[in-house]
Amino acid sequence: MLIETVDYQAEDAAIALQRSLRDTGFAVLANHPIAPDRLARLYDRWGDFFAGDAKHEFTVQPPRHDGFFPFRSENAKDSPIKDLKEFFHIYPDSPVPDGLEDETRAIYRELVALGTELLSWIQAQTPPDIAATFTMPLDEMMSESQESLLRILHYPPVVAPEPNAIRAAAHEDINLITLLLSGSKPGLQARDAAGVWHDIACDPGMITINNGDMLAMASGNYYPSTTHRVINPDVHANQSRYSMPMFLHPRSDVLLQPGMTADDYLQQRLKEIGLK
Ligand SMILES: O=C(O)CCC(=O)C(=O)O
Ligand SMILES: [Fe+2]
Repeated sequence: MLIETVDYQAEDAAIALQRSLRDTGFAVLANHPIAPDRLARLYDRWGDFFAGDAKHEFTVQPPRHDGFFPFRSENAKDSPIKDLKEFFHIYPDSPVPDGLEDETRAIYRELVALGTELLSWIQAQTPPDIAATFTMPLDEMMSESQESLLRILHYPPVVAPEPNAIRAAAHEDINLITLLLSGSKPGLQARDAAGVWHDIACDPGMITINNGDMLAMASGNYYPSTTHRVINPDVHANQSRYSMPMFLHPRSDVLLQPGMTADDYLQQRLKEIGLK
């Protein structure tokens, strides 16, 4: 599985990105506009938030899907076992804890802009016969969307290992593409077509990009949604891990395929992962 590292500033960046996403479902973006020291600061400050008690005031209130999701809220589709993680969900209209708001919302906006640009690159590099089946250009699917989701994840040290419970069980993302700001520790793996797991490099200067199910559906599987997971730490490195995926979602009324809006699809998938 050749997951390419794409230099965001290079002449051939769009070509390399599209090739890697088509062949593996994943790519790694280097030399991008989000500075690693900003990310380290954000992880530190969100780390303090997860360590304190104020998080409980933000506990998710269904039918909303934002705020704080306590430890063991979510399971991968078809898995009865909850993941070993707690997390915070942010949409444009979501509350954000004091002191974290400005920088977190800035990252949200920058990642949506970067992700929309990457979708325009993917669109431009998609062979015309495939692109002709899209209901609209991929970057236009994002226009006016309020549905993209920034997730701040904390995986605590694993205290009492149980069989089969891991930090994040094997799953595919629901959305168009995900921009995953590098985790604070390793553990992310992607599965190739032969079923073999590959470590994804953990480098604070990189953003992992992966296709989600909505892009797979919109492209008739030309862009596969690749299964990934987060494994438990080694006993000698049993520390908290933080990561920050930005899930790019189209506007709710966008047709992924004739007869299937992004919202229909999302509602069906949320039920499957225990969040609805
Ligand atoms: O924590 C990570 O590195 C990956 C998280 C992930 O795959 C997800 O939340 O969908
Ligand atoms: Fe994921």
